[in-house]
Amino acid sequence: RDDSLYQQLGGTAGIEQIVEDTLFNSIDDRRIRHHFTEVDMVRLHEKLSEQICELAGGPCVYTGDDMVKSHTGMGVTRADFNALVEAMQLAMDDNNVSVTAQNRLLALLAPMHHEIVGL
Ligand code: HEM
Repeated sequence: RDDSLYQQLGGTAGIEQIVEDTLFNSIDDRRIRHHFTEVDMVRLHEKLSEQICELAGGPCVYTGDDMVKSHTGMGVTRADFNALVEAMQLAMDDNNVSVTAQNRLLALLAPMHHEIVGL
């Protein structure tokens, strides 16, 4: 398995910190904070961390719900999706992830917009 992206993100601890910062940035962002009220943020942190770890080639198994089920009824727009990507980029900057590695992760996440936006 190629775990180079997992390593570039700082392994499991690095990914957990990036996800935590992404969620705080999202709650700080007036454009998207409304989506996160009344959400179990501990579970979201755990599931999103697992998912990113697995996608990045790390030794994790995603145990959450599928993306369509998780986002149905939320009315996430393309703009919301882009705002979350910005929140994640800020988090990766703050955690000293190289732009190359940032782009590798975002390229893995971008195709998922079909399963998240407009449901
Ligand atoms: C590539 C983009 C995204 C990924 C990889 C992603 C991933 C996930 C994951 C793994 C979960 C947890 C599923 C579970 O609990 O089993 C989740 C839930 C959630 N996502 Fe996303 N998501 C993305 C985009 C977004 C966007 C753009 C928003 C809104 C701005 C959003 C809002 C939420 C909320 C509010 C939940 C919690 C649902 C609940 O527990 O009721 N997500 N997402």
